[in-house]
Amino acid sequence: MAPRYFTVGWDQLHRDAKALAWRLIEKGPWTGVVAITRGGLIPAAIIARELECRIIETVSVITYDEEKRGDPRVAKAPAAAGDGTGWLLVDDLVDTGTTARLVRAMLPGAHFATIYAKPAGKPLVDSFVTEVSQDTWILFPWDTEAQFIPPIAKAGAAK
Ligand SMILES: O=P(O)(O)OC[C@H]1O[C@H](OP(=O)(O)OP(=O)(O)O)[C@H](O)[C@@H]1O
Ligand SMILES: Nc1nc2[nH]cnc2c(=O)[nH]1
Ligand SMILES: [Mg+2]
Repeated sequence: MAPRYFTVGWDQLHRDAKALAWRLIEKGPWTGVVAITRGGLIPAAIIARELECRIIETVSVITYDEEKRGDPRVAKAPAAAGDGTGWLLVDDLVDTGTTARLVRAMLPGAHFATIYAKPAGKPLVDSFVTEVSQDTWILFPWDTEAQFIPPIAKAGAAK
């Protein structure tokens, strides 16, 4: 079945990241933020700004080998977050939970927050804002660009 798309613009991403920050502020204080690169970088920057958190670490997990999902591999471990206690672990979304499982095993004490969550990964997340169905593919603003779309009448004529 073709995936349905959920297109997120910059404004919406900013609003949703701030909504997540509202939930996280009452659960703090936080020693720092660990962003799961690359998708977690922009959400982590917005959340760190709202929480006035200056310490940002990164962890890099590669789950795709070209277009195919392969065995997940840690390309860069976080340098200074210990077992994660007191740290916020931030990603843009959780889907199958593959990335989350691997990173949670490295930082078992961290609070894991994502903006979006799909059902298979939801149990691995401590805080999130919006749930989407498993067959939805989220298109982030950095994945897309505005382009010309023909009028409906023309598109209809082509069918
Ligand atoms: O729950 P999962 O099935 O593991 O999927 C979620 C992960 O997939 C995406 O990252 P991706 O691996 O595409 O890399 P990127 O962040 O560098 O784009 C997304 O940013 C999450 O990190
Ligand atoms: N952009 C994007 N990356 C993903 N990686 C795993 N699931 C998704 C998704 O829905 N959107
Ligand atoms: Mg990612």
